[in-house]
Amino acid sequence: MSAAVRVERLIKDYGKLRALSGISFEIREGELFALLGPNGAGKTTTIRILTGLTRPSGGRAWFFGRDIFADPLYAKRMAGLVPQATNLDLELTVWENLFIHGLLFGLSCREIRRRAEELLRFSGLWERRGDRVRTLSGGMRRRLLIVRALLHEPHILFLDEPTVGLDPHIRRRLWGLIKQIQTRGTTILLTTHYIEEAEFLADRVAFLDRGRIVALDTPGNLIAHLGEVAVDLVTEEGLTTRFFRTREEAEREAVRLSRAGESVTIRRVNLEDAFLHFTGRKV
Ligand SMILES: Nc1ncnc2c1ncn2[C@@H]1O[C@H](COP(=O)(O)OP(=O)(O)OP(=O)(O)O)[C@@H](O)[C@H]1O
Repeated sequence: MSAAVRVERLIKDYGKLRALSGISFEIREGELFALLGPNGAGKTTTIRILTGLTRPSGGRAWFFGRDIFADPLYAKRMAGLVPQATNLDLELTVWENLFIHGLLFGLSCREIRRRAEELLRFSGLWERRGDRVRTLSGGMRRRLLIVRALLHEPHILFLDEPTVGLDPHIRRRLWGLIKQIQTRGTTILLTTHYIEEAEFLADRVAFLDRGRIVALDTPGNLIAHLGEVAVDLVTEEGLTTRFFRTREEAEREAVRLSRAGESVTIRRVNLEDAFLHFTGRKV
C-alpha cells in the first residue's frame, strides 16, 4: 500500500540559501510523524511545500501515491494545515471563521454546519461558537485553528509548531486533542522544537538540522542507539555525558568518578541526548 506521504529528495533554495538539501521520508497512513529541529532547520519550509504554499526547487512528493505537484487541487483537498501564526479573523465569531473557511473549500452550508458542530463539540469549543475570536485565549485559538484545518475532512493534517508559546498545562491539553485526532484515523505531520512534544506524541521522529534529516526512527530506537542510562559529569569545562547499556555499568562509572572527586548524576537517556548526538547541537 502507498504511504500517506512520500517525499523524495526535496530541495528548496531561497536565493543562495539552501533551506532544504534533498530530504526524503515516508509517513504511513495513520501515523504521527514529527520533524524536530531548531529554528531555521527547514520545518516550516517542508510544510509550506507539502501544502502548496511554496514551490520546491527540486524533488518530488506524493499523497497516497499521487504526485502532489502534478495535482495541486487533490493535494489541497487531502491536506489540512494549522499554520504557526494564528491567522484567524479576530473580529468574527468562532462560527463565522469556520463558515468562511468551509465556503472557501467548496463545502455546502449543511456540510459546514454538521462538521463545525461535531468538531467544536469534540474540541471543547462549542459553548464559545458565538464569541468573537478576539475574546478567546491563546490555547482556544490554537484549538480553533485545528478545528478549521479539519473542517473539510482532510486525510493528512499538518501542524506547524502547534503548541509554541503556550503554557505547559494548555500544551498538554492540545497534545490530548492531537492524539485523539490521530486515533480517529488522520495521518499527522507535526513540526516542533520541543523535544518532549516529539517524544510524547510521535510514532516516528526525523531530526532536521540545517535542511538535512540526520536521523529518523521511533523515539525509542533513537534513544536506544545511545544506551539506557546516562551519567552526567559536571566539570569546569561544563557538562559532559556518558551513555551506558545497563544501570550497573553506569553506577560503576559514577562511583569511580565520585571517588575521584567529580560531581555526577545518573538518569535515563532521553530524546534530547539523541538529538545532541546526531546533530552536535541543542534544539
Ligand atoms: N521566504 C523566505 N525567504 C528567504 N529565506 C527564507 C524564507 N523562508 C525561510 N527562509 C530561510 O530558510 C531557512 C529555513 O526556514 P524555516 O522557516 O523553514 O525553518 P524552521 O525550521 O521552520 O524554523 P522556525 O522554527 O524558526 O519556524 C531559514 O534559514 C530561513 O531564514
